[in-house]
Amino acid sequence: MRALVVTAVGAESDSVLTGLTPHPDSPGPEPRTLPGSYPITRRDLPGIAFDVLVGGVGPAAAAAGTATALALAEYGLVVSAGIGGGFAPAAPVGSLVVADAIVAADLGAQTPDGFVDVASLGFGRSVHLPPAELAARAAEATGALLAPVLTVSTVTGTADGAAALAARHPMAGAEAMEGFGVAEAAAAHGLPVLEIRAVSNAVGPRDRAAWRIGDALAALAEGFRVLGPVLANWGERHEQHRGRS
Ligand SMILES: O=C(O)c1cccc(C(=O)CC[C@H]2O[C@@H](n3cnc4c(=O)[nH]cnc43)[C@H](O)[C@@H]2O)c1
Repeated sequence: MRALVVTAVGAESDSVLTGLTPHPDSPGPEPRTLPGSYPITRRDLPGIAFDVLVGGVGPAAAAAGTATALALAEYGLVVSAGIGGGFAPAAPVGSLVVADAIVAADLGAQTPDGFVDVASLGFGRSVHLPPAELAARAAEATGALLAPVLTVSTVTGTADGAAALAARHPMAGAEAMEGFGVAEAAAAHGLPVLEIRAVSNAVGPRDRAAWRIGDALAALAEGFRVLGPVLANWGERHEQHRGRS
């Protein structure tokens, strides 16, 4: 199977590639660039080949980059990966969150009765669901929290904003900016999607001094060191199953 991993920035892609490179003395092919200037790097593991793409920050950039890659090669799985904000106390800084639901949390309308999401407005989907078995296996193998991951276009920066999101999504584990865009592009190509986030900060009042991006990037690398074989096993079984259908 070939899997496409989509990150927002190069530092996240580097962490994913570190986790997918068991033998640093023989790392594998050099990065190349897709049309639209998207850096992409291949890593082959037993039973699975990965392409790690730098798609850009935010849902629109992520969707555009993902769709560009999916139009150029055949994949069996798409993964949105990177750092994110954690909802305390369930997802502390340095921990991992695997999405059991990828939610467009601020796509919709503000009304006198509060926020109404795009699905409730009748204009499409607000949630994409990863394959339940894959998400559960990924969370178990990496020690991640299995919970909804919210996609926002504006980073939450106040306690009121965090409380409003938590009230609408009481089980949410993390907030980030790309997952739903990646998931929409994957769905357009009929592909399953997964999202994994390494927590760099708490969702709430803006406090850049409290960020632990280095810790989060290290956790992301360790997550992918473990995740590679899990995705390979799932891919082998899933493709066998699909072959029977
Ligand atoms: O300026 C700020 O206060 C601020 C706070 C948190 C994150 C940012 C970013 O611009 C990071 C965006 C980038 O990283 C992911 N990310 C990391 N933490 C969060 C978060 O709490 N909420 C949403 N996204 C987050 C995101 O996926 C982007 O790729 C700025």
